[in-house]
Amino acid sequence: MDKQIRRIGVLTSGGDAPGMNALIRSVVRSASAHDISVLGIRRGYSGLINGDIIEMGARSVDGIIRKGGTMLYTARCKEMLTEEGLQKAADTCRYLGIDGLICCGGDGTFRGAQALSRKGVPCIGVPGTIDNDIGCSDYTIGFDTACNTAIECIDKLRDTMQSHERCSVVEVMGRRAGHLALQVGCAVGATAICLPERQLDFDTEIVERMRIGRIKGRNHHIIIVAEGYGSAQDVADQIHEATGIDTRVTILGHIQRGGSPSAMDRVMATRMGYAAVRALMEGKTNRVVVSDNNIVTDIDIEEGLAQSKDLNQCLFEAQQTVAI
Ligand SMILES: Nc1ncnc2c1ncn2[C@@H]1O[C@H](COP(=O)(O)OP(=O)(O)OP(=O)(O)O)[C@@H](O)[C@H]1O
Ligand SMILES: O=P(O)(O)OC[C@H]1O[C@](O)(CO)[C@@H](O)[C@@H]1O
Ligand SMILES: [Mg+2]
Repeated sequence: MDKQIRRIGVLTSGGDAPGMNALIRSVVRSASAHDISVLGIRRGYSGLINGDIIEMGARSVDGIIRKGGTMLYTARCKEMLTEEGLQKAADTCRYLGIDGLICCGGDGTFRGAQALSRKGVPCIGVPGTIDNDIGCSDYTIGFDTACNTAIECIDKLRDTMQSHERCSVVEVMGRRAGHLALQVGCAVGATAICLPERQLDFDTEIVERMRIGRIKGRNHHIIIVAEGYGSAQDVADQIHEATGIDTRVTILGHIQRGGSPSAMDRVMATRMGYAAVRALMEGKTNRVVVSDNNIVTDIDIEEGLAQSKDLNQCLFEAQQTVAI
């Protein structure tokens, strides 16, 4: 049975991710289709605390589906971690007559949504982070585009590494998780991937592999280092010392967070935004929209946050086998 919802808010929080605009568009259009008005909260939770809010309508999101970044801006708001800040955010929702709030971001953003739900503001989280590190969801908006951006950059690096017969050590984002590094490393045909989730024997899995590769005619190498593993420079120094191969380090950094979202991110953001509005209309609160085997559904935030996600073991094994 649908609950009478008249006005909702939408915000993006934490690190931005390609597809957040597509999510905002989907939320605004899904709400408008049911005569629900939408307020855009700017700069994440700080927009709620400081009243940085804009009115949105179906036409105000025209053309944003293809744009990277987030038109609502994003922030990491420390004040939200204090009782006073949280209370201000909840009071703003009440003052503005917000019947429900959709919060797109990572695990921190869901904790904010959970805290607001406890204050009586119905909240629905949507996973948006390039790290794909949300345990309860197969997928997070932005992951696919970030992979494609990293791949495009590393393919270019390979050209110059091949010409100079060098080794390229590339640091990929992902915070404490190696999902992005594994996916990217597999797609670029990396010789080895250093992941926080898997122990790697440096001598056999990097040095020996490079040595055998060289004997068999491989004249250059790409080594991927997940930022959560450690310093790419240290890995490069170790490789140089052990092999004598001329080695260069590239830290891809924030370029991985930009760019026009891929088809996957636009479509997933559209599905998740629609599902989040439906969840509010059904009277749900303290839930996070997730992809479960590519079915978009929702689960309790606390339950969702308690889940962890290991690396894709089949992908890891396949990569280990083909990287010869
Ligand atoms: N325990 C909490 N209670 C209330 N608000 C929180 C809590 N944890 C985080 N937040 C809010 O959520 C914001 C975003 O969290 P965080 O910086 O961890 O990013 P994230 O959402 O995990 O995204 P990503 O890791 O992809 O950058 C924080 O800046 C803060 O405003
Ligand atoms: O943009 P900031 O604050 O430097 O954060 C960087 C972090 O955010 C992410 O891009 C997304 O969580 C991580 O991969 C990275 O560790
Ligand atoms: Mg996070």
